[in-house]
Amino acid sequence: MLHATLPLDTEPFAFTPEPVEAAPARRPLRRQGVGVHLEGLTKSFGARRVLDGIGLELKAGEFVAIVGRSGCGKSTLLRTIAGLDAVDSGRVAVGQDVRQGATGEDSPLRMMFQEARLLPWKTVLENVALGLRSGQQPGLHAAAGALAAVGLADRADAWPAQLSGGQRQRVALARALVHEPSLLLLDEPLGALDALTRIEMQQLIESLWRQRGFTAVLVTHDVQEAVALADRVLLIEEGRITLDLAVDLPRPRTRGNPAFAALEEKLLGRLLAR
Ligand SMILES: Nc1ncnc2c1ncn2[C@@H]1O[C@H](COP(=O)(O)OP(=O)(O)OP(=O)(O)O)[C@@H](O)[C@H]1O
Repeated sequence: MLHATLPLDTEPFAFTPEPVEAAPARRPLRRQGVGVHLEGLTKSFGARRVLDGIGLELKAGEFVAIVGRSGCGKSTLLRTIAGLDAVDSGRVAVGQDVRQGATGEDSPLRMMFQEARLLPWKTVLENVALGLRSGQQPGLHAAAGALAAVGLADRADAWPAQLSGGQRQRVALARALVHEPSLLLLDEPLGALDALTRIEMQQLIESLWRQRGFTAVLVTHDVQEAVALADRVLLIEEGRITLDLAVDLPRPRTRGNPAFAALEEKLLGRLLAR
């Protein structure tokens, strides 16, 4: 898996020494989910064509999972949607806005990776507030609200090294949520977690998605995770979308339910067939 660091805000900001007591009431949602439009995306690394004419329409507020064998181009696709990788040809549009790598505070999209990428010399709260231009009280209040939303209000003053892997990913999620994204891109964010923590995080992500209405695109190796969370699961093979599977099951979903298991089997069958 290849990663790049999203640009963080470069503007310095000061923190008040006193801790933020309680999370403020959430202000009204600034943004709703946005649609994503991909058209004829191609990208090669040297002689290897990684994206081969991908076209895709995601509805605003949809939860889409992307699965596929290692190296099939999942992360590359996500990174092109984020504007982190340029394409050789084709078009990526998020909402009305044609992406050109806008990842500042006002960008409608946020990305989360397999590792939390927290700054070890900043507290949990400071990490969440990082990148908010309004770095003083309003930013800290928003950060405290985002920490409360992921169940970590009581760890605001902890250092990243004092947290478990699952808690660190919660902080990373809060750091994305504090910007109230319209589009959340998740590049295998739960891949390094133990099975139980992983399921708890899946439930958290699903409930935040339901409350907030952002569009979510999740890259995962875990077909059960894809079926548990997504409205649609896309299979990528050799740079193309070869299956677009609707997951028409009520939420929250029960693993082991026959309809759930049938979808899981279908995806696994396709993945193992090659
Ligand atoms: N910057 C790069 N330079 C050269 N090759 C690259 C680069 N980024 C990706 N690739 C190649 O493109 C292909 C797709 O990579 P990508 O990371 O998108 O795959 P993936 O499906 O996300 O894989 P995994 O599931 O293992 O994370 C791989 O063969 C990879 O080696």
